[in-house]
Amino acid sequence: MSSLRVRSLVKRFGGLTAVNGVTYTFPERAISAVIGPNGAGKTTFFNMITGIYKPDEGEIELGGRSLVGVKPDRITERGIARTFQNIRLFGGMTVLENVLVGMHIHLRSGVLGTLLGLPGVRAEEQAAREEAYRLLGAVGLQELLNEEAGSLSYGAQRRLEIARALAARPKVLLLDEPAAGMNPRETAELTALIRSLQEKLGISIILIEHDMKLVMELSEHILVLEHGEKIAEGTPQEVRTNPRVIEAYLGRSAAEQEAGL
Ligand SMILES: Nc1ncnc2c1ncn2[C@@H]1O[C@H](COP(=O)(O)OP(=O)(O)OP(=O)(O)O)[C@@H](O)[C@H]1O
Repeated sequence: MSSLRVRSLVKRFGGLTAVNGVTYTFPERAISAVIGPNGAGKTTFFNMITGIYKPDEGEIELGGRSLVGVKPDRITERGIARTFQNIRLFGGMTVLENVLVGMHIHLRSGVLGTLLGLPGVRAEEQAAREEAYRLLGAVGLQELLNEEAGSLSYGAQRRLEIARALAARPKVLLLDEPAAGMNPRETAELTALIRSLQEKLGISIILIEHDMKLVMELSEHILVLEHGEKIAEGTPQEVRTNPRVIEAYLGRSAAEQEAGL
């Protein structure tokens, strides 16, 4: 059991309640999305799950164990990895090295020993490299493993971020706006990649995304936030036809369009 559950989750910043009493269970081994207008509280929600912010109230559990008050690196060890809205790669390191860094929590000898190839860490280094090659193959970057990460195209950098997050061997992968800044071709490739990773690895993937086409194509379950509150949850079909979602998320003109006005 590795389902991720949040109950009555609250986060306040001064007088502003960014997340207000959200309860939700993310289905295991599925792709889910968290959507909502700008400022709805989506990133704050991810930041609580990954330990960057401590909730003011409520509970977060992975496989029945509480994550509240657990430090971000321990949360990664427990099985939750993420990517960020703004790309955070080591631009001067190679593609391969970036993935090896993501793997360090599983390496006894530490990433430095692995990168330096110190005696005694060779077997572990070899296994780590093989795993990194596999991950880079899975995201379509095997040809570029010795390139500097900073020299990759934007879409490739986003895929490298996903490979690096997967290097932590997560049960749950959180993707914060993975298609942001991508052109339609890159977005279509990303959609196929996320689906194939979920199928191959059997993990849970949760994404925050403003690209509704991607969300509706990929997600089995959607949680909708507005002003920090859950206003809807369900399948893409249920969410798409929910009048409150149409009005809140897509705006009045979209609601009118939907109603045929
Ligand atoms: N560290 C912080 N300090 C103060 N206010 C914050 C902080 N982080 C977020 N907020 C506020 O909390 C609210 C929710 O922000 P959040 O970034 O979680 O929304 P979001 O749904 O991810 O938005 P977007 O789609 O624009 O990324 C916003 O009003 C934001 O200004």
